[in-house]
Amino acid sequence: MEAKLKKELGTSILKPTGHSGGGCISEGRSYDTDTGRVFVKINHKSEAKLMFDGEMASLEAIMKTETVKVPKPVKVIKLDTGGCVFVMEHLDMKGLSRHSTKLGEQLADLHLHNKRVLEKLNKEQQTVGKGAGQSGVAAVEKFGFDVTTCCGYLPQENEWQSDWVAFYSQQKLQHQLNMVEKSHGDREARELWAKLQLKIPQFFTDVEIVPALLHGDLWGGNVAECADGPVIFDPASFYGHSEFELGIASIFGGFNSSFYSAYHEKIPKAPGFAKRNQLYQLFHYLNHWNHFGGGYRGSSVRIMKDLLK
Ligand SMILES: Nc1ncnc2c1ncn2[C@@H]1O[C@H](COP(=O)(O)OP(=O)(O)OP(=O)(O)O)[C@@H](O)[C@H]1O
Repeated sequence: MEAKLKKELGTSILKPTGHSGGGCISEGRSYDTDTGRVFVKINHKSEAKLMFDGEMASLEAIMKTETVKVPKPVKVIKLDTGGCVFVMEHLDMKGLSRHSTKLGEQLADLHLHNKRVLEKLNKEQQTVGKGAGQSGVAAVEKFGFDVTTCCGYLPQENEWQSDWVAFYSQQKLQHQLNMVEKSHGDREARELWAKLQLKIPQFFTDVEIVPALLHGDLWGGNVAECADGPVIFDPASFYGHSEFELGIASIFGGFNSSFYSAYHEKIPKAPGFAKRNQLYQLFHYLNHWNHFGGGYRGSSVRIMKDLLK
């Protein structure tokens, strides 16, 4: 692997730094190269290229907004032995604490970025669509993403769709429930979902939803801080409802009240937020059920029952 890395990066030095950082999905280590320190994620699964291409596109999209720091992506490299590596800028990170407020502000700015580009285009009376914004970031009017992104290692259905409720019901929830059905054939989940899907539009009465670029998997394990401010990494981006982003954080925690205050100062909670938060948690419970098995069945079923009350 290291010979291939050296060749692909065009570096004469490739010295392991001893820093390693494996998550649940991939193995990670850092190297010093001619042009600086890089962090390399290694995954030997056949789906690794799809997963890393999605992560690279997500990091590029977030980086272009200039709102919140992410590691600068460098390259996805296919290994001759199968699998893939993803090279990105190495960042010296530690747990989020001092910069929580800043992360709240910057995450809200990320979510508001597309709205601001659209407003600017509207103001200038240009054709609104996928025209170029000032910073070269496209203004987006639909929900989805240009490439497949993986939340964990499971690919998400990111085909563009103009209606958020349809996008979330079909491409996020139905997609997960199809996987549950295939692996577990769970009758109770199937029956609850048959009722719940009819009720979903009610959770969105009078809510205006402008497509927002999302990190897509923002749990406490995917945020940190560097000396100069917060950083988010390991994204599974798509354009969606900003409230979706807070779903997984409210399951696993890791964000303090100053983060939430700063965020909601810029994006106040809309009426019905709490119920939709549960609806957005449901995606993650199902996604965890599909990744890690029956341990997450109980939470998935419980939340569907709650939503049907
Ligand atoms: N750019 C980076 N520079 C330095 N260390 C990093 C960098 N990116 C990630 N790490 C370290 O590696 C760990 C795992 O990274 P990451 O979450 O991207 O991996 P993963 O296998 O996709 O994990 P999971 O899906 O379980 O969250 C991080 O918690 C962090 O400690």
